[in-house]
Amino acid sequence: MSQQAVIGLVSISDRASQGVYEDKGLPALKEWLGAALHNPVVFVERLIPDEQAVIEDTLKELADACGCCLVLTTGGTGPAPRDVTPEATLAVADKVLPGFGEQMRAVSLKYVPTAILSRQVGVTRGACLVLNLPGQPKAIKETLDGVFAAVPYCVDLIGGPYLETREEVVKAFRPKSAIKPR
Ligand SMILES: Nc1ncnc2c1ncn2[C@@H]1O[C@H](COP(=O)(O)OP(=O)(O)OP(=O)(O)O)[C@@H](O)[C@H]1O
Ligand SMILES: Nc1nc2c(c(=O)[nH]1)N[C@H]1C(S)=C(S)[C@@H](COP(=O)(O)O)O[C@H]1N2
Repeated sequence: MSQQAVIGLVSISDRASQGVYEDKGLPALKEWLGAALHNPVVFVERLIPDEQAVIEDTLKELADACGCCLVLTTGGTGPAPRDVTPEATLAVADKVLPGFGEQMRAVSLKYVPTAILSRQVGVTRGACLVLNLPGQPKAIKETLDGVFAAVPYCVDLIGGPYLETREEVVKAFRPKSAIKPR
């Protein structure tokens, strides 16, 4: 039986959090992870505005109090004045993993030339990996398809649960010495 994982999902949107439009970020994140992971998952969901202090407090709560091994944010990564998700994420980070942002932008360029506008980052905070995804709901699948293979081993290395993926969605990569038999 796979280990249980607690995963935080944070949709960061002024308009969705005010009810101006329906939030499509949280459902898209849950759909992708539900299809990708074998583990039983407890999702902790938050829908918040583009306010740096609120984003920082939410990330700290999910990583420290809720015990999330992974937190995915969506929205607020661009250059507009109210886009502050990367600043908030870096402010609560222990370590920055530049490869996640680089790879998400690289794969996203296959879909839209404006992928270059996302300042998304990946960081650790304690035993939690935090990844920023762009706000367009379709960008969630586009970016997770491109980087998730490296997520389970990263979560191993920071002390989280052993994440197991469905190979038809994404094949996790681990060095041979780190693979546990099913
Ligand atoms: N949570 C969401 N649910 C549905 N659609 C969204 C969501 N977040 C963003 N979008 C869509 O993606 C576009 C780009 O996202 P971005 O994060 O730049 O939003 P924005 O223009 O800053 O506005 P807001 O913060 O009010 O969502 C939005 O204009 C909207 O059409
Ligand atoms: N995969 C993917 N990446 C993407 C996009 C997208 O549609 N798909 N949109 C881009 C656009 S238009 C912007 S402005 C930036 C930042 O978006 P955000 O502010 O909604 O996070 O992400 C970019 N990255």
